Amino acid sequence: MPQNPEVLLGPGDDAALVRAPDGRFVVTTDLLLEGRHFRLDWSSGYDVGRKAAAQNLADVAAMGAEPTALVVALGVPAKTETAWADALADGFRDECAEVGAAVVGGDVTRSETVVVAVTAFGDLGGRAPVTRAGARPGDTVAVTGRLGFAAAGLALLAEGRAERWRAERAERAGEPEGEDGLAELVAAHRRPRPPYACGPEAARLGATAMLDVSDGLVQDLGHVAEASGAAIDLEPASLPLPEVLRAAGRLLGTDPFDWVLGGGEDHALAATFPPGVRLPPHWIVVGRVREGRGVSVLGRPAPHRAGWDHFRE
Ligand SMILES: Nc1ncnc2c1ncn2[C@@H]1O[C@H](COP(=O)(O)OP(=O)(O)O)[C@@H](O)[C@H]1O
Ligand SMILES: Cc1ncc(C[n+]2csc(CCOP(=O)(O)OP(=O)(O)O)c2C)c(N)n1
Ligand SMILES: [Mg+2]
Ligand SMILES: [Mg+2]
Ligand SMILES: [Mg+2]
Repeated sequence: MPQNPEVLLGPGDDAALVRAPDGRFVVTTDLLLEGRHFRLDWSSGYDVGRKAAAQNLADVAAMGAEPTALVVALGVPAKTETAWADALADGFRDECAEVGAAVVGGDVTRSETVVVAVTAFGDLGGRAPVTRAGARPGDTVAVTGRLGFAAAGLALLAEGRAERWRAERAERAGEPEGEDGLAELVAAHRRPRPPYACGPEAARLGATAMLDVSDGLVQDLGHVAEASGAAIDLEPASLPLPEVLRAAGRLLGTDPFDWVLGGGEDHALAATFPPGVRLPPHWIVVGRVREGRGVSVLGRPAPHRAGWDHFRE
C-alpha cells in the first residue's frame, strides 16, 4: 500500500508534514499500557501494534473521517528484544495499511514496562464531524462490527482456558469442532477489527451521532445519550448472538449477552440516524432515541456491568 497522499514528509525529519486538504484535521490520542491494555504473555509485539493502531484509527473513523497519519511514542524495558519492537512496528504498518494511513513519526525511551502512546490524524473530506451530541428523539440507533468478541477472548485468556486448548490441541490429531471458533475470540482480543469504512459511510448516510465501542455498548451509548441530552432505549434482542459467543459463555458459565452489552475493545461503531434513513444490512438497528436521559436495556436485565472503568478494575 503506498503511503497516504496527504503525508508530504515523514518519518525521519524533526517533524512530519501532513496535508489537511480542507484546512481542518481530526486528531485523537490513546495510551496503551502493559498489564492494563495487553499482557506480553497473551499478545505478541505484532498484536500490540495492531491493537494500538486499531484503537486510535477507530476513533478517527468514529468521527466520520478517513485516517491519514499516526505518531507513536514507545517506552520499553531494556530487556526488550529488537524482534519484539520490529514486530510491533509491523503490526502498526499492517493495521494502518487497512485504511491507507501511515506512521509518520514517533519516539522511543526506556521504561519499566511497555507503554504505547499513539496519536492519530484524520481527514473529514469536507464533511461535518459526526459527534456524540447530535442524537435526537426519534432517531434510530444502529451498530456495525463485532460486539462481545474481544471481551469473551479476554475472559478465556484470564481463565487460562485458551492456553489449555492450545496444549490439548497440540496433543490431538484432529481438531474438535468449535475450537477454531474460540480461538477467533482470543484473536479478537489481540487484534480488533474495527469496521473503519463504516465511519465515513455513516457520515454520508446522515448519521446524527457516532462513537466506537471501546468500553462497552451500554456505557458508550450512555456517552451519546448524555452528550445529546436524550435517552436511548436499547433492544438487545435485535443483536445477533453468534454461536461462538454462546459456546464461550457455556464454557465459562457467563451470560454471553454480558460481553455483547458490556464488553469493549471490539471497536464496533454505534451511530444514530434520522428516522427513514435506509441503512445497508451491515448496520443493525438496536434501539431508538427518545426524550429523557440515560440508556435503558429493554426486554432483558441490564448487563452485569455497562462497560470498562479504569478506576474500578
Ligand atoms: N486526560 C485528558 N485530557 C483531555 N481530554 C481527555 C482526557 N482523557 C480523555 N479526554 C477526552 O475525553 C473524550 C473521551 O475519551 P475516552 O473515554 O478515552 O474515549 P475514546 O478514546 O474511546 O474516544 C475524548 O474526547 C478525549 O479526548
Ligand atoms: C491485560 C488486560 N486486562 C484487561 C483488559 C480490558 N480492558 C483494558 S482497557 C479496556 C477499555 C478500553 O481501553 P481504554 O483505554 O478505555 O480505551 P478508550 O476507551 O480510551 O478508547 C478494556 C476492556 C485488557 N485489554 N487487557
Ligand atoms: Mg481514549
Ligand atoms: Mg472512542
Ligand atoms: Mg475507555
